[in-house]
Amino acid sequence: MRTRVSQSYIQLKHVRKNFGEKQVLKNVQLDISKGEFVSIVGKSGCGKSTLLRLVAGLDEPTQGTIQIKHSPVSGIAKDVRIMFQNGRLLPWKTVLQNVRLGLKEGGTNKALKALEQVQLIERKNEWPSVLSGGQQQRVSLARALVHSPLLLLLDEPLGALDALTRLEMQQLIENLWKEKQFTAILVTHDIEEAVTLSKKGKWTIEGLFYSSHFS
Ligand SMILES: Nc1ncnc2c1ncn2[C@@H]1O[C@H](COP(=O)(O)OP(=O)(O)OP(=O)(O)O)[C@@H](O)[C@H]1O
Repeated sequence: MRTRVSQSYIQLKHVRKNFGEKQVLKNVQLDISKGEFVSIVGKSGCGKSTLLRLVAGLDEPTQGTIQIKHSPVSGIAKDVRIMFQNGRLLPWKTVLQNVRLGLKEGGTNKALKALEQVQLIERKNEWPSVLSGGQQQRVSLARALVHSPLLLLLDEPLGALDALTRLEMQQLIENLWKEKQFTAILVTHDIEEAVTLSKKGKWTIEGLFYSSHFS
């Protein structure tokens, strides 16, 4: 008898997450293919960040399984990067030092290239505090992409930006996604943003349908 091998790159099966008595995620089922850009839309507090934390290995499900490339998630995977709403840059390090963080040999060249890709090379020696919110998020994006992650988790990364900067950032993320072909999971409150960024991935209705089951 032949067993059918799943083509899923990321697979969540019957995932439940409780915090004490509170059930935040119940029976989440999700299959994501390699290179897909999945957007998850949901009301505040429905468990979106919790879901990303579980996929990133920063927390464990109460029940159910999460697999990346057919291996159970255990601990923080090196080829997974997460980007948050506030860039979480280190204020005592320059832009370049922030991007270079955690890299070994050849790190500076890689970091400079990543800064070029987010069009911030000319700001490399400045402190994060003198950059605008959008620029800080671009540094944060460079810091994630410099590690060539196979999976990029985006936790409402554009939520604090003004509308025009947000559109620019969406375009940048989409371009880099096409160029580097990583898999992405975006958490957002903004349905338009989800549709914009996920239209070229396989997600549209299913994702919305799926996320609408969160709460
Ligand atoms: N470590 C924790 N301990 C206890 N409760 C938690 C913990 N982390 C999250 N929660 C609770 O789980 C629920 C979901 O939180 P989560 O941050 O995942 O929501 P969210 O959908 O990302 O919300 P938002 O869109 O507002 O960021 C909330 O009620 C939150 O208070």
